[in-house]
Amino acid sequence: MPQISASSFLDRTFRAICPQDNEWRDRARARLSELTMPFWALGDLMDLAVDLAGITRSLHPPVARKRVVVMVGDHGVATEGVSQYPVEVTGQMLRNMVNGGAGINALASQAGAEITLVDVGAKEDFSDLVASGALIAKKIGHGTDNMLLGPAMSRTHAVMAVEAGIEIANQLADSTDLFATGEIGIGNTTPSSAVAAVITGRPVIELTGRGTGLDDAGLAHKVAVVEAALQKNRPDAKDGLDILAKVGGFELGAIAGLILGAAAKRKPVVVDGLISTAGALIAYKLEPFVRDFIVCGHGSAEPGHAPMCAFLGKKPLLQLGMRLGEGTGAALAFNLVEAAARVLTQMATFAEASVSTARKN
Ligand SMILES: O=C(O)c1ccc[n+]([C@@H]2O[C@H](COP(=O)([O-])O)[C@@H](O)[C@H]2O)c1
Ligand SMILES: Cc1cc2nc[nH]c2cc1C
Repeated sequence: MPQISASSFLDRTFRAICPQDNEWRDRARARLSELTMPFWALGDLMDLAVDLAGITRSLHPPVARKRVVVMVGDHGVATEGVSQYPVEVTGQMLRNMVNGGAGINALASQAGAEITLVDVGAKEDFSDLVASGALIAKKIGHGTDNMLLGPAMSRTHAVMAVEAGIEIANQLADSTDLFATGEIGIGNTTPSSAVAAVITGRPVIELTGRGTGLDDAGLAHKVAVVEAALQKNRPDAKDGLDILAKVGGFELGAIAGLILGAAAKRKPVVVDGLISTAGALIAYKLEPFVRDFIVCGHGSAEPGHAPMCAFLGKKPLLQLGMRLGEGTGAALAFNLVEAAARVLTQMATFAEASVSTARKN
């Protein structure tokens, strides 16, 4: 049962999310079993094809129009020295993305995907980027508060962050078949580990990594900060909005909202690395059926990511040791999602191609 929320917009979105369609899954499985190859010989791609059919209720799942949505936010806890980089890098990297020079620009263009940039809570103001149409303004605050001293944000702001993500999904759904989540926010691996610890119930030390490149002492300090923030705020593990408000971030909430909004429109959404998956865990807490619409694009090198994917029951499609964020792993995985759809739509069956089937023993 989805939890009671503080917003009728959220409740309406939760109610619109229903599981994958089993009839379409069965139809896809039947066709895939007849395709000209030894049984299920394209492995995980075939399971992905079944998911796409169940999500889109089609044996021709539309996936051509691909989009990475990059949510931008800053974090009060960054003042505790939990990142290897200064907070200014959030804005500097956003401008780099606008100019086409970031990792996501390279990988999204290779995948033939659009990029949408959304400011949900960066410290800086970007009125020039908003005026030029390069950035969508959904700013909820100028960075969160320091979760070591109290909640990162109010519950009202947590609701607004999730709503912002849903609004973006709604706005883009007509021009998008396949979504991906991305983010930028210096310090955001710290709240992501905190969210992961509350939701998976695993120890902070197992879920906390070096982020942008902390050394051993930096990592030990970061673990202590996450543990202290959890002690201070004591988030309710049953309440996704409480977790988001107390130890989350604006972009984590907006990512959760984007995933929920995509699921409500029956669109698959490829989730990127550690931070995006923390957003996915929040979305799952708010409405568990959302899981059916999530594809885990790649496994992040951050140690907390694998337990989070396992909690969601998802196997990442790619393992490339990536830890950039921005949606880069998800954009790469777009190629595999398109490949899975093509297996379903372009391969012939044994009967269609007059190929002999396997011998019966
Ligand atoms: O996607 C990941 O798994 C990932 C892992 C480590 C770092 N990042 C990116 O690096 C930034 C956060 O790292 P940090 O060390 O500042 O917490 C943020 O902008 C993320 O996009 C992303
Ligand atoms: C340079 C840089 C680029 C990034 N992209 C996403 N997170 C990032 C963090 C840093 C530090």
